Amino acid sequence: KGTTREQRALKYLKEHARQGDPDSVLETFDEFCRTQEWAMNAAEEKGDILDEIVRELQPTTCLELGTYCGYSAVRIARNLSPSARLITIEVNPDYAAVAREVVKLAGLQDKIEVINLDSADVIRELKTKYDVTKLDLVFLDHWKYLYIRDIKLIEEEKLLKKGSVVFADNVIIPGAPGYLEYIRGSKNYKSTFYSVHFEYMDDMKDGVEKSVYIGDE
Ligand SMILES: O=C(NCCCCCn1ccnc1)c1cc(-c2ccc(F)cc2)cc(O)c1O
Ligand SMILES: [Mg+2]
Repeated sequence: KGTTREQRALKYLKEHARQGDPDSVLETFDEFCRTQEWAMNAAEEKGDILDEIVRELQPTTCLELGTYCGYSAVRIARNLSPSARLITIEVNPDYAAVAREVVKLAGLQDKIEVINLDSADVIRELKTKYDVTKLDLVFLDHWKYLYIRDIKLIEEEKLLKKGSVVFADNVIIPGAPGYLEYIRGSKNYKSTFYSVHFEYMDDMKDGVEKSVYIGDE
């Protein structure tokens, strides 16, 4: 075939979604994943919870770890206020390239910055190189064993403030046991578990964890 699943998804979006319309891009991506090929997007149910968090929190600075094709980046950014922005990190160059195209198709390139680097390296430079003071929202959706490494690094860099929200995908499938134990055992967070369907699979259950930072600034 010569093309990757992600490239086929992008082609479908370019052919079927309305340029500059984030809602159309998301709806079309969900349709592609339900009718053509499955993909590891946060999808409708997890996306609805993400929408709720963004609408209530009205974050100014958001960080996403694990862009993939940009589905959740578009989902977050479409609800951000004019001056707010999302930094999303994707270590895989092929995913990052597709994500940049999806972000452009949605017309959100002024709100979303896709960085094709290792998450730890970027987290260490957020204050100095990326002009970040505090993170209002963090979405964890990259390699599951990295959630705990990176949340500890984010704390070490003092990037969270009272009320910051850390939202983690896949805490059941594939699972992030070390992260769950850490975040639920920490006095600095108030965590809530949501039982949700695994993306595009109505007969499989996954879980997402919303943790509000209440620790010292
Ligand atoms: O591994 C996932 N995501 C990370 C992808 C690579 C991130 C690379 N990166 C980015 C930044 N730093 C590193 C993931 C997997 C699945 C899944 C579950 C069951 C199954 F049978 C197949 C797949 C479902 C998801 O929702 C996921 O998010
Ligand atoms: Mg995921």
